[in-house]
Amino acid sequence: MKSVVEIRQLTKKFSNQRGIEDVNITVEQGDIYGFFGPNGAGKTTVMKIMTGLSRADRGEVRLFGHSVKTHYEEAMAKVGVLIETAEAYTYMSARRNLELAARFYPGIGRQRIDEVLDIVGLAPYQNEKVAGYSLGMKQRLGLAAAMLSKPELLILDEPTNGLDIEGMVQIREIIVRLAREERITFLISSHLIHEMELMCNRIGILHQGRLVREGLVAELREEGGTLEQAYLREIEDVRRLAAHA
Ligand SMILES: Nc1ncnc2c1ncn2[C@@H]1O[C@H](COP(=O)(O)OP(=O)(O)OP(=O)(O)O)[C@@H](O)[C@H]1O
Repeated sequence: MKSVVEIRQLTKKFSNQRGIEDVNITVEQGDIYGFFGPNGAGKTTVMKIMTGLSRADRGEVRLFGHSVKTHYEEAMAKVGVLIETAEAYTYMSARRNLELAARFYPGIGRQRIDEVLDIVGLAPYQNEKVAGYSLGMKQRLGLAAAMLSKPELLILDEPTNGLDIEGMVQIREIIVRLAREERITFLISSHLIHEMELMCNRIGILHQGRLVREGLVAELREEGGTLEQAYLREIEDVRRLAAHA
């Protein structure tokens, strides 16, 4: 069986010498993969390259076995994306926003819009202007838009960033339910390790543009302590190796 996401030796350096280097990530079908790293580690850079919003200097991204660089349409055919804060026309209702987004997908109509509004819990507020929505509701609308085309993989960049506890819990519950009931595979970035621990089965740790560890959350826990402690151990190892280099 092919992996859903295969990232190999992905490298991109900006003119200020920051960026990512030799990143390797594998996401299997059914994973809720937590792409963890502190602010500035390079998560958005990887996700933008993965979804064709940016170009790598070197390396490769394959989604469902297709190269994003050479076979973009095939690679993205079963993928939904929410990168950075969800954008919507705030002077329109959620429903109208979704109707506009649905025009990009042949065969997606009223019924699917009803379904996604229901999944993200916005059905009761669907005719209200987005301008009056809370940040959490806007993020859920972004998630609904990313789900319109019935994707098999959802790539979400910091989906709970800036949300209060209730907003975070709502997004988390939607993600876990979609993974279980609709068999959607997730790649989710976050700088919140507890969030990752609560919803992910596999994790990749990015530190200063390099993936320092990838593994099952259960495996990391077996090594002792919480995911936070596992992260701190990995970073300590990296620092020690750098000091001896
Ligand atoms: N267009 C750019 N030009 C120059 N430097 C950039 C550019 N985009 C990102 N960077 C730098 O590359 C590094 C990685 O940025 P990136 O946005 O990918 O990190 P991140 O892990 O997503 O962080 P955050 O959680 O803060 O969004 C940062 O040091 C950032 O300043």
